[in-house]
Amino acid sequence: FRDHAAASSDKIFIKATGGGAYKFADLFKEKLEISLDKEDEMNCLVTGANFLLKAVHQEAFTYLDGQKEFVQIDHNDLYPYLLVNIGSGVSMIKVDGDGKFERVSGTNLGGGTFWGLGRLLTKCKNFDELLELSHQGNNRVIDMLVGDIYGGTDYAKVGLSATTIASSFGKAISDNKELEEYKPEDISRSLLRMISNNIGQISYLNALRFGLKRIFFAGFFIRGHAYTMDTISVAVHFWSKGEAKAMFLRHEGFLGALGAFMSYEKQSLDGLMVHKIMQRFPISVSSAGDKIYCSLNSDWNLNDDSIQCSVYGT
Ligand SMILES: Nc1ncnc2c1ncn2[C@@H]1O[C@H](COP(=O)(O)OP(=O)(O)OP(=O)(O)O)[C@@H](O)[C@H]1O
Ligand SMILES: CC(C)(CO)[C@@H](O)C(=O)NCCC(=O)O
Repeated sequence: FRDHAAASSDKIFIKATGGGAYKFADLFKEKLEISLDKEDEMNCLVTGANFLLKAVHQEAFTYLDGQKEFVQIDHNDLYPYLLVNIGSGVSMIKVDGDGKFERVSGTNLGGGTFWGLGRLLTKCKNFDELLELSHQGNNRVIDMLVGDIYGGTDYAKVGLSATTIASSFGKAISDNKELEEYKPEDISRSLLRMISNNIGQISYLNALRFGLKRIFFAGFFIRGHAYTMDTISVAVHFWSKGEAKAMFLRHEGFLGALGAFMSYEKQSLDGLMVHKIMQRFPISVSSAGDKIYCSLNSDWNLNDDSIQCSVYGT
């Protein structure tokens, strides 16, 4: 938070990034009298990732066969790398240094697709429920495997094992079943596999395209979820024939916010007015388990008496 201009010292500006910084600018202004200082989304993602990879010990890890292995990052040999941010959609960014990057690709089949299709197909009411369901599901019920096509055997000649998915959701063509006859957990599992596999594959192909050795996956879609990470890792392993490894970040969901926060550094700290916003909007903080709850005991012109937010600890 900072004074934007000396003349209007009561004005509050906060850094914000992503589409929300545009979409909700008027709402913040009207309800909270806060102006959003917009920072570029890709720039913030890269700033956040570079910061985490350099400053946080054991930030990056690989995940294969249920094993998490932390990766030592050599600061002098970090660039170039591919950053894959999986939010609603997916952005793939080639990072060459601090502030040096290019968004080289992306895909519209992302976290929003998983959640959107999952909601329609399973009637789940929230994302966590859908993710939880996928734990118990079996994707082979709906996915058409190579073995289903080849009478239970591998197609070894071209390196396809019987258990490789030949066609996501392919069994639904000939099963003659209605949606209600499939278990929501199997649907969720197939969906998660389809989306994660596809992202892993496109990421690897882009890394190959630019000769990049390292691929870091981030974004709120991953949420440290074992099966998601496992599927992405297997996809990268499969397509690269074991040459490349997918890496994940412990603070995967906060790159943009972190990058936006770090852009304050460029300005004088004298301008910060945290005390003002705290006076105007006092908050009380409490914790339970691994969550932090913040209640905004405010005189804000909101419908609710307080806002609850929870932050997962790592
Ligand atoms: N509790 C949750 N509620 C909703 N979605 C969640 C939740 N946890 C994880 N997700 C996943 O995170 C995705 C959104 O991620 P994120 O907030 O990083 O992206 P975004 O900023 O909306 O998207 P984009 O980067 O495309 O602008 C959702 O589509 C969903 O797959
Ligand atoms: C549009 C953004 C950049 C917004 O964050 C993101 O949702 C995204 O990268 N979508 C994928 C767009 C595409 O490259 O097909």
